[in-house]
Amino acid sequence: MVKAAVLGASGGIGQPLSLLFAVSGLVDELSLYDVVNTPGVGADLSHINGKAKVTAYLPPNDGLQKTLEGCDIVVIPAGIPRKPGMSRDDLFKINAGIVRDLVTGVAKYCPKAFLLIISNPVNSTVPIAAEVLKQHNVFDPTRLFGVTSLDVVRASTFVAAVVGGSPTEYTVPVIGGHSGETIVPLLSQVSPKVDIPEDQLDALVNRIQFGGDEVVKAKDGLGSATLSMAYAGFKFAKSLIEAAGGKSGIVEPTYVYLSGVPGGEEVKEAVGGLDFFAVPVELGPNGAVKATNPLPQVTDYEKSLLKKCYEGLEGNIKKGVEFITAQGSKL
Ligand SMILES: NC(=O)c1ccc[n+]([C@@H]2O[C@H](COP(=O)([O-])OP(=O)(O)OC[C@H]3O[C@@H](n4cnc5c(N)ncnc54)[C@H](O)[C@@H]3O)[C@@H](O)[C@H]2O)c1
Ligand SMILES: O=C(O)C[C@H](O)C(=O)O
Repeated sequence: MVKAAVLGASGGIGQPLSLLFAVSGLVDELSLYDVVNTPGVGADLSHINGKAKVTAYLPPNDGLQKTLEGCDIVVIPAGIPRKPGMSRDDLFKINAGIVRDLVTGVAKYCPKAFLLIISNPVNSTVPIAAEVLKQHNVFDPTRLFGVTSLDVVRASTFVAAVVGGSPTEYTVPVIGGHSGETIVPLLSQVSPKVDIPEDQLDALVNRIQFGGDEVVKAKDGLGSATLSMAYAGFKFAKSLIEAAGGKSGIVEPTYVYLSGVPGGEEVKEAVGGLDFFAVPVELGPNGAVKATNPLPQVTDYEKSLLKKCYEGLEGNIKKGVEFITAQGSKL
């Protein structure tokens, strides 16, 4: 019996993500939560003749508690998206409080669930989630994941656009964080190996780092990536559910609290002591099993990208942590 919840289920990401869960055959119950429209989204999805029983809640009458009780996996895409001209950090003001309150619910009602954070700025919202869980004495770093899989999905698509072939052929390690220069694609470690022409390297890296901006610009004020994000978020959730069910050898890049994940201390040392960082992580029955360390093999070019990444991430992480610690008392 697997119960999944989507918090922010009525939104641009939440709806297609919920659809993918509903038709996946991977979950027995799919629980939808949002501050608006979940009765409609829930009624609609409940007509699909899949195995998932769909339940839907709004905040009144203990809706969050009912959504979360018994959950094995919780995905949070709640919060506002960017408009042209905004950075992901500009979303902090509103989304930090939304993530804090929803994760407080997770800490109270399903502290052992896998928790996947999509809401931006991921570089800061994941540290917020960790601090909330710590305050409730239920923080298990092997179960908290910042979802960076859209960067990985984009990277393989954009690499194929340069070197040819099918995007699904390429596995590109994308490490660091999830915004602009904190996103670091390791093009020297693509599998199978690719040769990026020297004169196209900067443009390719830039496209991977700023791929989100392409969508924000094209949507012209109506939001950011939703469909590709739902795909990428579901892909990660599926890997996690399958690994929990016993499938071995699954590795997905994800933004984790390094100290609590096996292998993470070695990465932490290599990235100048940052507490959170995205690296390829092997998944198992209890979540993160091993963080792999791709840093010893990086090229000088990638080292220069990483320098900027570390600078940006340090401030983003601090901002998230301090948002909770400054509030002092228990949430
Ligand atoms: N991690 C990534 O790679 C990635 C990719 C794309 C978008 N995002 C982020 O995901 C978030 C959502 O994007 P979207 O396009 O779906 O936005 P959206 O505005 O379409 O949907 C957000 C939903 O969250 C709901 N919501 C707001 N406050 C809530 C609360 N307190 N509890 C529950 N639900 C609440 C809203 O009602 C809305 O339905 C944004 O912050 C966006 O930046 C992250
Ligand atoms: O670009 C955004 O704001 C949304 C998301 O983080 C993305 O990478 O598409």
